[in-house]
Amino acid sequence: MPDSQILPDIQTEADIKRLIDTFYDKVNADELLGPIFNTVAQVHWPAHLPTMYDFWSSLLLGTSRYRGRPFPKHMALPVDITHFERWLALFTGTVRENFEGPKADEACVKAGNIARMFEYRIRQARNPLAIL
Ligand code: HEM
Repeated sequence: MPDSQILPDIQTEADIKRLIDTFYDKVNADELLGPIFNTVAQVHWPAHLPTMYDFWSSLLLGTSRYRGRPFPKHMALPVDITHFERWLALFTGTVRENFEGPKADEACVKAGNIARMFEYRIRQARNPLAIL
């Protein structure tokens, strides 16, 4: 029998919040990423989660609420391509399990582009001659 479950697209602030809360629940439970957030960076979740709602609301709903510069906050983290691949797998998995439609696709594309850009910039900063 075909799977006839129809998922909503990402359309409202409540959708963004559900996406982000579900995603960071997975991050917290993840043996690779959980310690980076909780032990290395000691993230203060009550402040971090609203920042991430603003970030994704800006990217997907065009609200312009996020005014920060995220990349520098990642520069000093002990992460490499394995962490970014896991981050992206958890993020796209969360999107696909809960939403479908053009905004859900856009979320996955934007997350992938940013994750690849962060990973590349961190790698280059550590070893600028690596491309030679
Ligand atoms: C290896 C993967 C990643 C790890 C371990 C990671 C970890 C972190 C940590 C620990 C912070 C908190 C920094 C702080 O408040 O001092 C943070 C902030 C943030 N991250 Fe990531 N991150 C990852 C990938 C990404 C990606 C791919 C994106 C975007 C698609 C992203 C977007 C952000 C944003 C917007 C902030 C908030 C920056 C601010 O405070 O303005 N992160 N991340």
